[in-house]
Amino acid sequence: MSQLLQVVDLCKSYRKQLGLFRQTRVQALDHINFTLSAGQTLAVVGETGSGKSTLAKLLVGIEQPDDGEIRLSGQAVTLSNYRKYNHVIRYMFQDAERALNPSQKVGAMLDDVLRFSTVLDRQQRQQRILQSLQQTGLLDEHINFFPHMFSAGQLQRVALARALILEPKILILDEALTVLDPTVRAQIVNLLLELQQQQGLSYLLISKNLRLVRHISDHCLVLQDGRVVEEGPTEQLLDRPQHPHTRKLMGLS
Ligand SMILES: Nc1ncnc2c1ncn2[C@@H]1O[C@H](COP(=O)(O)OP(=O)(O)OP(=O)(O)O)[C@@H](O)[C@H]1O
Repeated sequence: MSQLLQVVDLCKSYRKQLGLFRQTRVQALDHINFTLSAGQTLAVVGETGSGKSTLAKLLVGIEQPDDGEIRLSGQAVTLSNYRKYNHVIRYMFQDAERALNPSQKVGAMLDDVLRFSTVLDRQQRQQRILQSLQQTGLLDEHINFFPHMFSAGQLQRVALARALILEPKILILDEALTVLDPTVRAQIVNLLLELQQQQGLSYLLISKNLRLVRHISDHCLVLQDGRVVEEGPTEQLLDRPQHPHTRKLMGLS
């Protein structure tokens, strides 16, 4: 299976203010290594502050690593060539309602993404917008809807349409399904699995919900204080957790 994404010795630290005059550094990620193949789902689990969101931010280029490398299909991604790759990895927001502009219709919002990141003409953009709505189980007429006119589940589909409209190869789901009620979550999960089968999409799932992790991921990384303390095929890791921190996350100790 081809390695789509390779993360090599990735490090990131932040400066943290301690009172008025003192500072310290937090090592948010400490020499992280993993690979993700086409059509696979990698789950990243860990408690609050373990570095999960930092990893997502580095992968989508919101922030830059201090050290290490992100490689897409063997090519290192750097700040200078980031625009070339920003279609390949997309991010699905945690809270769709807050991430969408309440005064912008869905069609205009999707069009903005295409105008910013592609050279498609008006007609091609319109076609792509309708295609991404259909792909995510929405209707053509939703082009003219404002965010407040959607249910929570439909909003998540809009967020998914926005993430998929640039035809990425990897989608980062950062607690994206956490806010949904179980029925709606099941519908979105099924849609994600269908899209993965049809298009060979890869997912990086950041979640504290270990049932979800078990249901949709192939491989799992456990982070603690910015370090990978355990990794392996998801089923094996969750059935036979070796590290005390994994056992703690599972409520076993
Ligand atoms: N912009 C920042 N400035 C300073 N410290 C930061 C910044 N972003 C993250 N950190 C610190 O880096 C560490 C990792 O944070 P991160 O948000 O990646 O954790 P997380 O696992 O995603 O947590 P959560 O599950 O709460 O989202 C934490 O100690 C956090 O306080």
